[in-house]
Amino acid sequence: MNTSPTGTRKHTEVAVGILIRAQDDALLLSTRPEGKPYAGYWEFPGGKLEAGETVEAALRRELHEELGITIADAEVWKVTEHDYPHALVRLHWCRVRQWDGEFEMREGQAMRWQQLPLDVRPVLPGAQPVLVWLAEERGLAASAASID
Ligand SMILES: Nc1nc2c([nH]c(=O)n2[C@@H]2O[C@H](COP(=O)(O)OP(=O)(O)OP(=O)(O)O)[C@@H](O)[C@H]2O)c(=O)[nH]1
Repeated sequence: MNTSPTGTRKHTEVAVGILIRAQDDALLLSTRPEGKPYAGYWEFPGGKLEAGETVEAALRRELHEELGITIADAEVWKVTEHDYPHALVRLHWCRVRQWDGEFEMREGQAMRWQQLPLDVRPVLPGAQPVLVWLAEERGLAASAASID
């Protein structure tokens, strides 16, 4: 599974939302539910694209399923890759500043609004590059992106 006939691993496409709170630019992190790889790790909310789905549609669906909110538009900001033992993922990162609805943790996750450096641990390693860009954009030292 997940391997092409030539033996190269296929990418799993993932849509990820960086939700940014209007009043203080805080970032939303949530925990991975039990039963998934890296359960209990902190991540930006999101999930895998389904067949034929765009990144924007997948993100809208995932945020609704997981958090109970509805987003309007989402544009891809950055694309990164991470090679996990369980999957080679391609992460499509979208910044989201507007949504409707109240947060409701529909998969039993925890959520926290965070400033950089994050004070939750452990954080999924695939989120590291985007934390570096967010820190740079905020004029913070590189150490503000640390998840060690
Ligand atoms: N949502 C999210 N996924 C991330 C982040 N960083 C990162 O490496 N990933 C990886 O992207 C993949 C997301 O898949 P998932 O298992 O959460 O997706 P899903 O909700 O559609 O899962 P399922 O339908 O299999 O239950 C995982 O391999 C996860 O390790 C992140 O910050 N947020």
